[in-house]
Amino acid sequence: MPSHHPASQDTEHTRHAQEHRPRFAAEPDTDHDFIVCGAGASGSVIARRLAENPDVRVLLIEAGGSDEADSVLDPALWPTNLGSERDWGFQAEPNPHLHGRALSMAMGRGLGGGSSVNVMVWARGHRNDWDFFASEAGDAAWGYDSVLDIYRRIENWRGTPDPRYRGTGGPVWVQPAQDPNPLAHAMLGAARELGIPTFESPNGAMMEGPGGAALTDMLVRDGRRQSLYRAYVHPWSDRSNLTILTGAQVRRVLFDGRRARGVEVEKDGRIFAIRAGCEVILSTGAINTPKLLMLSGIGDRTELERHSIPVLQHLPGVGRNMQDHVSFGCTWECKEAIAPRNSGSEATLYWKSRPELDAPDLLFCQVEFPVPSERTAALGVPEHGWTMFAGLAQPKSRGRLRLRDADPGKPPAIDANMLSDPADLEAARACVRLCRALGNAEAFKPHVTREAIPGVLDADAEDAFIRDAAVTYWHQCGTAKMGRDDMSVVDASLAVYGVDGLRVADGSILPRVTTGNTQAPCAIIGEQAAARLRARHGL
Ligand SMILES: Cc1cc2nc3c(=O)[nH]c(=O)nc-3n(C[C@H](O)[C@H](O)[C@H](O)COP(=O)(O)OP(=O)(O)OC[C@H]3O[C@@H](n4cnc5c(N)ncnc54)[C@H](O)[C@@H]3O)c2cc1C
Repeated sequence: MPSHHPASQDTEHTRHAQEHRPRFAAEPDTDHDFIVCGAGASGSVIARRLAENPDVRVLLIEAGGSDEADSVLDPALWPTNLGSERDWGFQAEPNPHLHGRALSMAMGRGLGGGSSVNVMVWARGHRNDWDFFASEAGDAAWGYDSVLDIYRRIENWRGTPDPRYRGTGGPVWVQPAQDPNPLAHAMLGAARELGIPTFESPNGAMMEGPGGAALTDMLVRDGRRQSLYRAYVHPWSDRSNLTILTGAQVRRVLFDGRRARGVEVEKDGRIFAIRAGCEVILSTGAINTPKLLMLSGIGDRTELERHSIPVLQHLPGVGRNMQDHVSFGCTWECKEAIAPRNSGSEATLYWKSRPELDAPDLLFCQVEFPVPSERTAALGVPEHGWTMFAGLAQPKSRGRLRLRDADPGKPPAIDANMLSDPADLEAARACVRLCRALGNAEAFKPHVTREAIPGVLDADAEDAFIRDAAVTYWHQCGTAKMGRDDMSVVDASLAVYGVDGLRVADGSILPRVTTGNTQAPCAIIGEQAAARLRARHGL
């Protein structure tokens, strides 16, 4: 893929950023005002927004490494990061609802986090999602109208001007998929055949009503991935008040009484403490954040006592309410090889499993190559083909995350519990049927020879296929939810209940998974956290 990236500017920022690291590593206990843990989708936004004030000293700590790699920057290479050192490589527990299968749960590790390994789809969520979050939080600032303002402010939209929904002055370069593959256009044609409306963009009116189909909006700029780290932190990495520490794993939050005073970090085999003058922000993602909270004495009392961790604050919701989109890949054989373009996922569709619903509960992303599960691969994967990642946008099943033991180096036990709620199996049937109707529509006929997976199924075979095909959409969230009930972990300002100086700001705080891919909502979470921190500390 051709690159027109401003390489000299990049090299300059990288050089400055690297200059900070050795200096910092020699004095690991230097004070900072704010410590942001995790340089992923949300953490990148917070670090940049806080560091915009030159008087504020910000430390951004990331367990993984640099994002200077073709596998990150070339949009077509995203699948090569799965299972690499850029992936935490989590594995869920065997799930009886998926025929005992233990799903891989990739999560990004390194500058940019998920936004450096993901499929680059930019999806804002549905009006209903944000209005629900506002009612859970008891704060209208989380509602759709307020969030729409933030989206307009942070986007640098490169498609057809649409001032009602889109802004052009922000750091996040968003563009419609450029010169899309014919399969993406076929998907829009198939939608129209089935009476599903198509839109110029999925981020606007389409996500205020029953759904529709559109070409995907993407974080790709000049043929290169534009992660949220690249959008927010990279241009700021030469600032002397922002320190970026890579290869450093946060082990726990440190407290003086009930006030967070810093973090314990492991880097290059050394364990040391770093102090924060103002606050610590956990943005380590929906699996590592609840783990860190528990290791710091914040969580369900019984769980903590099971591992002999002194209880600082009993919060039974930590690690609960785990949600994720579950997907069932259906695959068609193509007449000839059609090379994927952009990230290989350029068309998206949202629709309802039942007409009486007031918002879409099904989510489809087209993938321009076959993506079977390890089970459905046995049904025969065509040499040239495409897959519809057909999934549940509003699953009812809830998972749970627990510590295996008190060792910060160990991954937690992830009971993702997909399809445990019978309503999800019902929705999954509608999802697979709609998916097959789309893929077998006239619009695809010029490109497709046959439906390869699953084909015609009776009711039992359909359920068996669903359980075999289910995989994660990689949208894990909800494990430290925002709200006001007993299971809530943070309030509307993302402050952790019962302690001072500690916030959670990442996908963990979502009360419910958004209707769509989750990185754009995580950028909003970062913006909201930064705004609250600035207001609280008068910055
Ligand atoms: C393969 C894949 C494809 C996806 N595709 C899309 C897509 O196309 N569109 C979309 O919108 N979403 C997509 N997602 C999901 C999206 O990327 C995530 O929802 C989003 O990145 C989550 O943001 P976050 O801030 O919660 O956490 P993350 O972005 O995961 O960031 C967490 C960061 O914290 C670091 N960290 C974790 N633990 C520690 C520790 N103890 N110490 C220091 N650092 C730590 C991690 O290394 C990581 O960099 C995809 C995800 C994956 C994995």
